[in-house]
Amino acid sequence: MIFERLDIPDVCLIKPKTISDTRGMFRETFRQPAFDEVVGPVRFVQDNQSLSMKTGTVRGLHFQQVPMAQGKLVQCVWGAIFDVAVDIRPLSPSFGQHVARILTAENGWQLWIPAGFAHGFCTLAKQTVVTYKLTEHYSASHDRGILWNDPDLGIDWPIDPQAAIISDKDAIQPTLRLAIDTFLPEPEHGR
Ligand SMILES: Cc1cn([C@H]2C[C@H](O)[C@@H](COP(=O)(O)OP(=O)(O)O[C@H]3O[C@H](C)C(=O)[C@H](O)[C@H]3O)O2)c(=O)[nH]c1=O
Repeated sequence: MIFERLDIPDVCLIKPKTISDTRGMFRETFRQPAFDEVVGPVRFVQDNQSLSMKTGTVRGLHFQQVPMAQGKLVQCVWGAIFDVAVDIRPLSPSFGQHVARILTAENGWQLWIPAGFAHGFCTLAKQTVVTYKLTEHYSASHDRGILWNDPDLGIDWPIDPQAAIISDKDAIQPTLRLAIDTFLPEPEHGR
């Protein structure tokens, strides 16, 4: 399992070893000690799975507001995605910048995206299944989003934006500039 820090070094591309034989292939997709050694002590509390029927489906850019911010270990187990992580940590030198990689069922690559990032992907194949481990439980009241094609983010999505298949919720997400006030930690009580 190879860990590769990306241009925003808190985000890691993880390349599990694929062992092929006449039956198909085998790969270990997670091993806690190896992960802790590179990323640090992380505890996953929830696994998610999504199926997107068509190529050009967009999910994101999503994050949960503190104190329910989530770290995500994302992999594509069928089909292919262009996976994107946007740094939304207000004090980060790379605030508003993003990293992206193509994750496919074939390459088995994963992205580790720590809390403090918005996450989204577009599908590059039909019937694409994405699974991801989360460091915090889902909380609808803390669920937030940024407009996937916010021009300020400069994400070069490899799909036709006019033909993107997107939820009603994601079609009306605020731009980063408008959403920034939701990123600041909630004021401590009384201060
Ligand atoms: C995320 C989530 C959603 N839900 C419910 C809420 C809705 O009734 C339904 C679909 O939710 P949503 O439209 O937010 O699903 P996606 O658009 O795939 O969002 C996800 O995809 C992007 C790429 C992410 O990174 C997020 O983790 C996650 O927001 O599942 C749950 O019950 N539990 C959950 O953890």
